[in-house]
Amino acid sequence: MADTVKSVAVQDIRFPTSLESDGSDAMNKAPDYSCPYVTITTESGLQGFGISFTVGRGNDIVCKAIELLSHLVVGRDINAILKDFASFWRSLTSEDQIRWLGPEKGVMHMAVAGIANAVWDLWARKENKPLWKLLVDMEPDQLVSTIDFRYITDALTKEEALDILKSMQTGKAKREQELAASGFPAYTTSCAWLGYSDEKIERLCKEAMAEGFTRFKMKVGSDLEDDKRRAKILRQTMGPDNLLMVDANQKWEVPEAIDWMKQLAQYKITWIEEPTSPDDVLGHAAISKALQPLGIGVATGEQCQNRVMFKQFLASGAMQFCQIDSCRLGGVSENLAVILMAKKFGVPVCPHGGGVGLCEYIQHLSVFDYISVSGSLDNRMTEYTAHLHEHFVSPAEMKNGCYVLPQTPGYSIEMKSSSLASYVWPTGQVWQKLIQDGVYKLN
Ligand SMILES: C[C@H](O)[C@@H](O)[C@@H](O)[C@H](O)C(=O)O
Ligand SMILES: [Mg+2]
Repeated sequence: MADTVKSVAVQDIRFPTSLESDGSDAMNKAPDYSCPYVTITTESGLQGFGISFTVGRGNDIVCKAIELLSHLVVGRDINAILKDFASFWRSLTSEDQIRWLGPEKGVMHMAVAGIANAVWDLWARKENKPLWKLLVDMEPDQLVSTIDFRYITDALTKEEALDILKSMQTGKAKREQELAASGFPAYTTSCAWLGYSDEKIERLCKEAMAEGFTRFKMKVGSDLEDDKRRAKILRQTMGPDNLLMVDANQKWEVPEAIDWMKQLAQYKITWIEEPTSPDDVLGHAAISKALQPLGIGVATGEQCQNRVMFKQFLASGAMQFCQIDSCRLGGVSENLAVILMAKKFGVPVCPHGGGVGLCEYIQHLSVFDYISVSGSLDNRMTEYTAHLHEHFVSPAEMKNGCYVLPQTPGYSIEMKSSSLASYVWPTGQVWQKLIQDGVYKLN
Protein backbone atom coordinates (compact mmCIF):
# COMPACT_ATOMS: atom_id res chain seq x y z
CA MET A 1 0.00 0.00 0.00
CA ALA A 2 1.26 3.45 -0.86
CA ASP A 3 2.34 5.74 1.97
CA THR A 4 2.99 9.21 0.60
CA VAL A 5 5.62 11.51 2.08
CA LYS A 6 3.66 14.44 3.48
CA SER A 7 6.48 16.76 4.51
CA VAL A 8 10.21 17.31 4.74
CA ALA A 9 10.91 19.85 7.48
CA VAL A 10 14.36 21.28 8.22
CA GLN A 11 15.56 23.19 11.27
CA ASP A 12 18.83 25.12 11.65
CA ILE A 13 20.35 23.73 14.87
CA ARG A 14 23.60 25.15 16.23
CA PHE A 15 25.59 24.73 19.42
CA PRO A 16 28.04 27.33 20.79
CA THR A 17 30.85 24.77 21.25
CA SER A 18 33.55 27.29 20.33
CA LEU A 19 33.03 29.13 23.64
CA GLU A 20 35.05 26.40 25.39
CA SER A 21 37.27 25.58 22.36
CA ASP A 22 35.54 22.20 22.10
CA GLY A 23 36.17 20.81 18.64
CA SER A 24 39.01 23.26 17.90
CA ASP A 25 41.84 22.36 15.54
CA ALA A 26 44.58 23.97 13.47
CA MET A 27 42.16 25.09 10.75
CA ASN A 28 38.91 25.44 12.69
CA LYS A 29 39.90 27.54 15.65
CA ALA A 30 36.38 28.33 16.84
CA PRO A 31 33.91 25.79 15.51
CA ASP A 32 30.26 25.86 16.54
CA TYR A 33 28.98 22.34 15.92
CA SER A 34 25.81 22.64 13.85
CA CYS A 35 23.41 20.58 11.79
CA PRO A 36 20.40 20.90 9.58
CA TYR A 37 17.83 18.71 11.35
CA VAL A 38 15.53 16.98 8.89
CA THR A 39 12.17 15.42 9.74
CA ILE A 40 10.40 13.36 7.09
CA THR A 41 6.75 12.48 7.79
CA THR A 42 4.46 10.21 5.77
CA GLU A 43 0.66 10.19 5.50
CA SER A 44 0.47 7.12 7.74
CA GLY A 45 2.51 8.92 10.42
CA LEU A 46 5.90 7.23 9.89
CA GLN A 47 8.78 9.54 10.69
CA GLY A 48 12.48 9.63 9.95
CA PHE A 49 15.09 12.06 11.31
CA GLY A 50 18.34 13.02 9.66
CA ILE A 51 21.20 15.46 9.96
CA SER A 52 24.25 16.62 8.13
CA PHE A 53 27.18 18.09 10.05
CA THR A 54 28.39 21.65 9.52
CA VAL A 55 30.13 24.38 11.46
CA GLY A 56 28.29 27.57 12.46
CA ARG A 57 27.18 30.08 9.86
CA GLY A 58 27.48 27.65 6.95
CA ASN A 59 24.55 25.74 8.35
CA ASP A 60 21.88 27.95 6.83
CA ILE A 61 23.13 27.23 3.31
CA VAL A 62 22.85 23.48 3.81
CA CYS A 63 19.36 23.96 5.29
CA LYS A 64 18.39 25.92 2.18
CA ALA A 65 19.88 23.21 -0.06
CA ILE A 66 17.76 20.59 1.70
CA GLU A 67 14.66 22.71 1.08
CA LEU A 68 15.62 22.90 -2.61
CA LEU A 69 15.82 19.10 -2.85
CA SER A 70 12.72 18.33 -0.83
CA HIS A 71 10.41 18.37 -3.88
CA LEU A 72 12.08 15.09 -4.89
CA VAL A 73 10.75 13.46 -1.72
CA VAL A 74 7.43 15.13 -0.87
CA GLY A 75 4.50 13.47 -2.64
CA ARG A 76 6.43 10.26 -3.31
CA ASP A 77 5.41 6.87 -1.98
CA ILE A 78 7.92 5.94 0.73
CA ASN A 79 7.54 2.25 -0.06
CA ALA A 80 8.50 2.87 -3.70
CA ILE A 81 11.55 4.84 -2.49
CA LEU A 82 12.66 1.98 -0.23
CA LYS A 83 12.07 -0.59 -2.95
CA ASP A 84 14.55 1.10 -5.26
CA PHE A 85 16.69 3.23 -2.99
CA ALA A 86 19.61 3.58 -5.43
CA SER A 87 17.35 5.22 -8.03
CA PHE A 88 15.92 7.54 -5.40
CA TRP A 89 19.45 8.48 -4.30
CA ARG A 90 20.48 9.12 -7.88
CA SER A 91 17.48 11.40 -8.30
CA LEU A 92 18.80 13.48 -5.39
CA THR A 93 22.31 13.77 -6.84
CA SER A 94 21.13 14.37 -10.42
CA GLU A 95 18.46 17.07 -10.05
CA ASP A 96 18.59 18.89 -13.36
CA GLN A 97 18.92 22.45 -12.14
CA ILE A 98 20.93 21.74 -8.99
CA ARG A 99 23.50 19.17 -10.11
CA TRP A 100 25.65 21.96 -11.52
CA LEU A 101 26.43 23.10 -7.97
CA GLY A 102 28.27 19.83 -7.30
CA PRO A 103 28.21 17.32 -8.74
CA GLU A 104 28.15 15.10 -5.65
CA LYS A 105 30.32 17.31 -3.48
CA GLY A 106 30.23 20.05 -0.90
CA VAL A 107 27.05 21.76 0.22
CA MET A 108 24.73 19.89 -2.13
CA HIS A 109 26.12 16.52 -1.13
CA MET A 110 25.76 17.37 2.56
CA ALA A 111 22.13 18.21 1.82
CA VAL A 112 21.71 14.85 0.10
CA ALA A 113 23.17 13.23 3.23
CA GLY A 114 20.64 14.99 5.47
CA ILE A 115 17.72 13.69 3.42
CA ALA A 116 19.14 10.21 2.71
CA ASN A 117 20.02 9.67 6.38
CA ALA A 118 16.46 10.61 7.37
CA VAL A 119 15.05 8.08 4.91
CA TRP A 120 17.37 5.37 6.34
CA ASP A 121 16.27 6.28 9.86
CA LEU A 122 12.63 5.95 8.79
CA TRP A 123 13.38 2.62 7.13
CA ALA A 124 15.01 1.19 10.26
CA ARG A 125 12.17 2.45 12.48
CA LYS A 126 9.63 0.93 10.11
CA GLU A 127 11.41 -2.42 10.47
CA ASN A 128 11.70 -1.85 14.22
CA LYS A 129 15.47 -2.36 14.15
CA PRO A 130 18.52 -0.25 14.90
CA LEU A 131 20.07 0.74 11.57
CA TRP A 132 23.08 -1.60 11.90
CA LYS A 133 20.72 -4.54 12.36
CA LEU A 134 18.60 -3.52 9.37
CA LEU A 135 21.79 -3.59 7.26
CA VAL A 136 23.15 -6.79 8.78
CA ASP A 137 19.86 -8.64 8.23
CA MET A 138 19.38 -7.52 4.62
CA GLU A 139 20.03 -10.12 1.96
CA PRO A 140 23.23 -9.25 0.05
CA ASP A 141 21.21 -8.60 -3.12
CA GLN A 142 18.96 -6.10 -1.40
CA LEU A 143 21.85 -4.38 0.33
CA VAL A 144 23.77 -3.97 -2.91
CA SER A 145 20.63 -2.70 -4.63
CA THR A 146 20.68 0.38 -2.38
CA ILE A 147 24.11 1.47 -3.69
CA ASP A 148 24.73 3.69 -6.72
CA PHE A 149 27.84 2.15 -8.33
CA ARG A 150 28.16 4.92 -10.91
CA TYR A 151 31.84 5.92 -11.38
CA ILE A 152 33.31 3.15 -9.22
CA THR A 153 32.76 0.00 -11.29
CA ASP A 154 36.41 0.08 -12.40
CA ALA A 155 37.33 -0.41 -8.73
CA LEU A 156 34.37 -2.40 -7.43
CA THR A 157 31.57 -3.96 -9.45
CA LYS A 158 28.16 -4.86 -8.11
CA GLU A 159 29.10 -8.52 -8.52
CA GLU A 160 32.29 -8.09 -6.48
CA ALA A 161 30.34 -6.31 -3.75
CA LEU A 162 27.88 -9.20 -3.72
CA ASP A 163 30.71 -11.72 -3.51
CA ILE A 164 32.20 -9.88 -0.51
CA LEU A 165 28.87 -9.83 1.31
CA LYS A 166 28.09 -13.45 0.49
CA SER A 167 31.52 -14.65 1.56
CA MET A 168 31.02 -12.96 4.93
CA GLN A 169 27.64 -14.56 5.68
CA THR A 170 29.22 -17.30 7.73
CA GLY A 171 30.18 -16.16 11.20
CA LYS A 172 27.82 -13.17 11.20
CA ALA A 173 25.83 -14.36 14.21
CA LYS A 174 29.03 -14.99 16.15
CA ARG A 175 30.43 -11.56 15.35
CA GLU A 176 27.15 -9.95 16.39
CA GLN A 177 27.32 -11.77 19.72
CA GLU A 178 30.93 -10.66 20.20
CA LEU A 179 30.00 -7.01 19.73
CA ALA A 180 26.96 -7.37 21.95
CA ALA A 181 29.29 -8.61 24.68
CA SER A 182 32.23 -6.25 24.33
CA GLY A 183 31.13 -3.35 22.12
CA PHE A 184 33.01 -1.76 19.22
CA PRO A 185 36.50 -0.33 20.00
CA ALA A 186 36.66 3.46 20.10
CA TYR A 187 39.27 6.17 20.48
CA THR A 188 38.68 9.56 22.03
CA THR A 189 39.53 12.94 20.55
CA SER A 190 38.05 14.87 23.42
CA CYS A 191 41.18 15.11 25.61
CA ALA A 192 43.24 17.18 23.23
CA TRP A 193 41.46 19.75 21.10
CA LEU A 194 43.89 22.42 19.98
CA GLY A 195 42.51 25.16 22.24
CA TYR A 196 42.88 23.13 25.46
CA SER A 197 45.59 23.93 28.01
CA ASP A 198 48.33 21.46 29.00
CA GLU A 199 46.71 21.02 32.39
CA LYS A 200 43.36 20.27 30.79
CA ILE A 201 44.68 17.66 28.34
CA GLU A 202 46.51 15.83 31.11
CA ARG A 203 43.43 15.85 33.35
CA LEU A 204 41.09 14.74 30.56
CA CYS A 205 43.47 12.00 29.48
CA LYS A 206 43.55 10.62 33.02
CA GLU A 207 39.76 10.78 33.22
CA ALA A 208 39.39 9.02 29.86
CA MET A 209 41.79 6.28 30.97
CA ALA A 210 39.77 5.80 34.12
CA GLU A 211 36.72 5.31 31.85
CA GLY A 212 38.60 2.60 29.97
CA PHE A 213 39.94 4.44 26.89
CA THR A 214 43.25 3.18 25.54
CA ARG A 215 43.37 5.16 22.28
CA PHE A 216 43.68 8.93 22.00
CA LYS A 217 43.84 11.58 19.28
CA MET A 218 45.55 14.93 19.60
CA LYS A 219 45.23 18.01 17.43
CA VAL A 220 48.49 19.28 15.90
CA GLY A 221 49.75 21.61 13.22
CA SER A 222 49.94 25.15 14.55
CA ASP A 223 53.26 25.16 16.37
CA LEU A 224 55.80 22.34 16.39
CA GLU A 225 57.16 23.03 19.88
CA ASP A 226 53.60 23.09 21.29
CA ASP A 227 52.85 19.82 19.54
CA LYS A 228 55.96 18.16 20.97
CA ARG A 229 55.18 19.35 24.47
CA ARG A 230 51.58 18.22 24.31
CA ALA A 231 52.46 14.86 22.73
CA LYS A 232 54.99 14.31 25.52
CA ILE A 233 52.37 15.04 28.18
CA LEU A 234 49.90 12.68 26.57
CA ARG A 235 52.43 9.92 25.96
CA GLN A 236 53.65 10.14 29.57
CA THR A 237 50.09 10.13 30.89
CA MET A 238 48.83 7.26 28.73
CA GLY A 239 51.96 5.10 28.99
CA PRO A 240 54.00 3.45 26.23
CA ASP A 241 51.48 0.93 24.92
CA ASN A 242 48.29 2.90 24.41
CA LEU A 243 47.66 4.39 20.97
CA LEU A 244 48.24 8.01 20.05
CA MET A 245 46.97 9.49 16.77
CA VAL A 246 47.44 13.09 15.61
CA ASP A 247 45.27 15.27 13.36
CA ALA A 248 46.48 18.35 11.43
CA ASN A 249 43.15 19.17 9.76
CA GLN A 250 44.80 20.00 6.40
CA LYS A 251 47.32 22.50 7.73
CA TRP A 252 50.52 21.61 5.88
CA GLU A 253 52.30 21.54 2.56
CA VAL A 254 53.40 18.03 1.61
CA PRO A 255 57.14 18.35 2.52
CA GLU A 256 56.20 20.25 5.68
CA ALA A 257 53.92 17.39 6.75
CA ILE A 258 56.73 14.88 6.33
CA ASP A 259 59.27 16.98 8.26
CA TRP A 260 56.83 17.82 11.05
CA MET A 261 55.85 14.19 11.52
CA LYS A 262 59.48 13.07 11.60
CA GLN A 263 59.82 15.30 14.65
CA LEU A 264 56.73 13.87 16.33
CA ALA A 265 57.57 10.23 15.54
CA GLN A 266 59.42 9.84 18.85
CA TYR A 267 56.02 9.91 20.61
CA LYS A 268 54.96 6.74 18.79
CA ILE A 269 52.20 7.98 16.52
CA THR A 270 49.78 5.54 14.86
CA TRP A 271 48.46 7.93 12.23
CA ILE A 272 48.67 11.45 10.96
CA GLU A 273 45.21 12.57 9.92
CA GLU A 274 44.51 15.09 7.15
CA PRO A 275 48.11 16.28 6.81
CA THR A 276 47.31 18.41 3.75
CA SER A 277 44.51 19.36 1.35
CA PRO A 278 41.79 16.70 1.41
CA ASP A 279 41.78 16.70 -2.42
CA ASP A 280 45.51 16.01 -2.80
CA VAL A 281 45.69 12.31 -3.57
CA LEU A 282 49.29 12.48 -4.82
CA GLY A 283 50.34 14.46 -1.76
CA HIS A 284 48.81 11.91 0.60
CA ALA A 285 50.52 9.12 -1.32
CA ALA A 286 53.90 10.87 -1.00
CA ILE A 287 53.40 11.42 2.73
CA SER A 288 52.31 7.81 3.20
CA LYS A 289 55.45 6.59 1.46
CA ALA A 290 57.77 8.87 3.44
CA LEU A 291 56.25 8.02 6.83
CA GLN A 292 55.84 4.29 6.30
CA PRO A 293 59.37 3.50 7.62
CA LEU A 294 58.47 5.36 10.83
CA GLY A 295 55.39 3.19 11.34
CA ILE A 296 53.06 6.17 10.88
CA GLY A 297 50.05 5.73 8.59
CA VAL A 298 48.01 8.44 6.87
CA ALA A 299 44.34 8.75 7.79
CA THR A 300 41.85 10.86 5.90
CA GLY A 301 38.24 11.03 4.75
CA GLU A 302 36.24 13.47 6.86
CA GLN A 303 36.37 15.94 3.96
CA CYS A 304 36.68 13.39 1.17
CA GLN A 305 33.89 14.48 -1.09
CA ASN A 306 32.39 11.27 -2.42
CA ARG A 307 32.96 7.58 -3.26
CA VAL A 308 34.84 8.59 -6.42
CA MET A 309 37.50 10.43 -4.40
CA PHE A 310 37.70 7.56 -1.91
CA LYS A 311 38.39 5.31 -4.87
CA GLN A 312 41.50 7.38 -5.74
CA PHE A 313 42.84 7.34 -2.18
CA LEU A 314 42.18 3.63 -1.64
CA ALA A 315 43.55 2.44 -4.96
CA SER A 316 46.72 4.55 -4.87
CA GLY A 317 47.99 3.71 -1.39
CA ALA A 318 47.35 7.29 -0.26
CA MET A 319 45.36 6.31 2.85
CA GLN A 320 46.18 3.63 5.41
CA PHE A 321 43.10 4.38 7.52
CA CYS A 322 39.80 5.11 5.78
CA GLN A 323 37.76 7.70 7.64
CA ILE A 324 34.29 7.54 6.18
CA ASP A 325 31.98 10.36 7.18
CA SER A 326 28.28 9.72 7.67
CA CYS A 327 27.33 13.23 6.54
CA ARG A 328 30.08 14.32 4.10
CA LEU A 329 29.27 11.34 1.90
CA GLY A 330 25.67 11.26 0.72
CA GLY A 331 24.34 9.18 3.61
CA VAL A 332 24.29 5.46 4.43
CA SER A 333 24.37 3.89 0.97
CA GLU A 334 27.40 5.83 -0.27
CA ASN A 335 29.16 4.87 2.97
CA LEU A 336 28.33 1.24 2.19
CA ALA A 337 30.02 1.66 -1.21
CA VAL A 338 33.18 2.97 0.46
CA ILE A 339 33.16 0.30 3.18
CA LEU A 340 33.02 -2.36 0.45
CA MET A 341 35.78 -0.69 -1.60
CA ALA A 342 37.96 -0.45 1.52
CA LYS A 343 37.50 -4.17 2.05
CA LYS A 344 38.63 -4.86 -1.49
CA PHE A 345 41.76 -2.71 -1.08
CA GLY A 346 42.50 -4.06 2.42
CA VAL A 347 42.27 -0.68 4.18
CA PRO A 348 40.70 -0.57 7.66
CA VAL A 349 37.69 1.73 8.10
CA CYS A 350 37.88 4.08 11.11
CA PRO A 351 34.92 6.47 10.80
CA HIS A 352 35.07 10.17 11.63
CA GLY A 353 33.09 11.23 14.69
CA GLY A 354 34.16 14.79 15.55
CA GLY A 355 30.92 16.72 15.22
CA VAL A 356 27.39 16.80 16.56
CA GLY A 357 25.55 13.51 16.03
CA LEU A 358 28.38 11.84 14.15
CA CYS A 359 29.14 9.39 16.99
CA GLU A 360 25.45 8.49 17.07
CA TYR A 361 25.65 7.66 13.36
CA ILE A 362 29.01 6.02 12.85
CA GLN A 363 28.60 3.39 15.53
CA HIS A 364 26.02 1.77 13.23
CA LEU A 365 28.35 1.85 10.22
CA SER A 366 31.28 0.32 12.14
CA VAL A 367 29.13 -2.44 13.59
CA PHE A 368 27.80 -3.29 10.12
CA ASP A 369 31.33 -3.19 8.70
CA TYR A 370 32.62 -5.67 11.27
CA ILE A 371 29.69 -8.09 11.14
CA SER A 372 29.01 -8.11 7.40
CA VAL A 373 32.10 -6.87 5.56
CA SER A 374 35.50 -6.78 7.24
CA GLY A 375 35.10 -9.45 9.92
CA SER A 376 38.17 -7.98 11.59
CA LEU A 377 38.93 -5.52 14.38
CA ASP A 378 42.61 -5.17 13.41
CA ASN A 379 43.55 -1.51 13.16
CA ARG A 380 39.88 -0.60 13.44
CA MET A 381 38.57 1.94 15.89
CA THR A 382 35.74 4.40 15.74
CA GLU A 383 36.14 7.99 16.83
CA TYR A 384 34.37 9.20 19.97
CA THR A 385 33.99 12.79 21.07
CA ALA A 386 32.34 13.59 24.36
CA HIS A 387 30.13 16.54 23.53
CA LEU A 388 26.42 17.13 22.94
CA HIS A 389 25.16 13.56 23.46
CA GLU A 390 22.65 14.83 26.01
CA HIS A 391 20.58 16.30 23.18
CA PHE A 392 19.73 12.93 21.65
CA VAL A 393 16.80 10.71 22.58
CA SER A 394 19.00 7.58 22.30
CA PRO A 395 22.58 8.81 22.58
CA ALA A 396 25.70 6.77 21.79
CA GLU A 397 26.86 4.96 24.90
CA MET A 398 30.41 4.04 25.86
CA LYS A 399 31.64 1.25 28.09
CA ASN A 400 35.31 0.50 28.70
CA GLY A 401 36.33 2.67 25.77
CA CYS A 402 33.96 0.85 23.39
CA TYR A 403 30.65 1.76 21.77
CA VAL A 404 27.78 -0.21 23.28
CA LEU A 405 25.71 -1.84 20.53
CA PRO A 406 22.71 0.48 19.94
CA GLN A 407 19.33 -1.22 20.41
CA THR A 408 16.76 1.51 19.74
CA PRO A 409 15.06 1.29 16.32
CA GLY A 410 16.43 3.82 13.83
CA TYR A 411 19.72 5.61 13.21
CA SER A 412 20.02 7.10 16.75
CA ILE A 413 19.76 10.71 15.57
CA GLU A 414 16.39 11.89 16.91
CA MET A 415 16.93 14.97 19.07
CA LYS A 416 14.97 15.92 22.15
CA SER A 417 12.32 18.53 21.40
CA SER A 418 13.58 20.64 24.33
CA SER A 419 17.06 20.72 22.74
CA LEU A 420 15.66 21.66 19.35
CA ALA A 421 13.69 24.49 20.94
CA SER A 422 16.74 25.79 22.84
CA TYR A 423 19.31 25.58 20.05
CA VAL A 424 17.40 26.46 16.89
CA TRP A 425 19.20 29.41 15.28
CA PRO A 426 18.56 32.28 15.99
CA THR A 427 15.30 32.06 17.92
CA GLY A 428 16.17 29.34 20.47
CA GLN A 429 16.49 30.53 24.09
CA VAL A 430 20.22 29.74 24.24
CA TRP A 431 20.95 31.83 21.15
CA GLN A 432 18.63 34.67 22.16
CA LYS A 433 20.55 35.03 25.40
CA LEU A 434 23.98 34.86 23.72
CA ILE A 435 22.87 37.47 21.18
CA GLN A 436 21.43 39.76 23.89
CA ASP A 437 24.65 39.43 25.89
CA GLY A 438 26.66 40.45 22.83
CA VAL A 439 28.54 37.12 22.67
CA TYR A 440 27.15 36.41 19.19
CA LYS A 441 25.92 38.66 16.40
CA LEU A 442 22.97 37.83 14.22
CA ASN A 443 25.15 37.63 11.11
C1 LIG B 1 36.04 21.04 13.57
C2 LIG B 1 35.99 19.62 14.05
O1 LIG B 1 35.91 19.57 15.44
C3 LIG B 1 37.20 18.80 13.58
O2 LIG B 1 38.31 19.25 14.29
C4 LIG B 1 36.97 17.33 13.86
O3 LIG B 1 35.95 16.88 13.06
C5 LIG B 1 38.22 16.52 13.69
O4 LIG B 1 38.87 16.70 12.49
C6 LIG B 1 38.07 15.06 14.03
O5 LIG B 1 38.79 14.28 13.43
O6 LIG B 1 37.27 14.75 14.89
MG1 LIG C 1 39.93 14.97 11.86
